[in-house]
Amino acid sequence: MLELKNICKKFGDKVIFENFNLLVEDKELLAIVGPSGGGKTTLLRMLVGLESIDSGEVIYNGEKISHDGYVRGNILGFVFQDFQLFPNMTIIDNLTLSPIQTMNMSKVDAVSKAESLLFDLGIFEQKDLYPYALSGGQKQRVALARAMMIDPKIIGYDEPTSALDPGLRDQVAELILANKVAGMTQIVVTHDMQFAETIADTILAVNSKED
Ligand SMILES: Nc1ncnc2c1ncn2[C@@H]1O[C@H](COP(=O)(O)OP(=O)(O)OP(=O)(O)O)[C@@H](O)[C@H]1O
Repeated sequence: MLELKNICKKFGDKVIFENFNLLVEDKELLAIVGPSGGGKTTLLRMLVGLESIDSGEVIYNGEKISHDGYVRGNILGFVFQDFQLFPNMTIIDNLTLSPIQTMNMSKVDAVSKAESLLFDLGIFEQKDLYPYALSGGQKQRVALARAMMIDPKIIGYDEPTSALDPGLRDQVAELILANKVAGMTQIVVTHDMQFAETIADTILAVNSKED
C-alpha cells in the first residue's frame, strides 16, 4: 500500500498541494486526471519519489520511503512523458543498461528479459535500431518495456497516450491492464478521461488551486 499523508508542496509562492492525503492499494490502478497545470504530474512524481515534498510523508507498506529506497528495492518503474530514451544507444541497450549496471543483472538475463518484453510489446524487430528511427508509439512501448525490466511493484505513467493514435491507445490500455493482472500497482496521469474510465479502478481529479 502506498500512502501520501498531509503533503504540502509549493513551487515558489505557488501552492500546489496543501495537507493532501491519498492511499493507493496494492494492485490498484489509479488514474489521476485534471486540467493542465493542476498538479497531476507533480503528484505522480511525489508518489513515486521523484519530486521532493515540503512536508508530509510518503509511506510504502508502512515504511517512510525516499527515492533511493524505491530504486534500491526495485519497487518503482516510471514511464516519462517524453520517454527519456538514450539517443546514442540501440533499443536493446536502452533496456539492459540500468539492470546490468545498477541492479547487477547478468547480461544474458538482461538481454533475454528485454527481448521477451520487446516481443510481447510488438517491437522485437526494432531491437537493434536507435530511438530516432522509431515512431512515437514505438518509443512509448520501449519506455514501458524499460520500466518493466525490473518487475517493479509500482509503475507510474505520465500521459502514456499523448503521442498515440487511437489504435495504439487501445494497445497501451491492454498493456496496462495486463500489468494489473500481473499484480502491479499502477498510477497513470492522463488528460484523457475516456482512457481513464477504460482502465482505472479509481479516478482522482486534481484541480488547480486557482479553480
Ligand atoms: N519544477 C518546477 N518548478 C516550478 N514550477 C513547477 C515545476 N513543476 C511544475 N511546476 C508548476 O506546478 C504546477 C503544476 O504542474 P504539473 O506539471 O504538476 O501540472 P499538470 O497537471 O501535470 O499539467 P499538464 O497536464 O499541463 O502537464 C504548474 O503551474 C507548473 O508550472
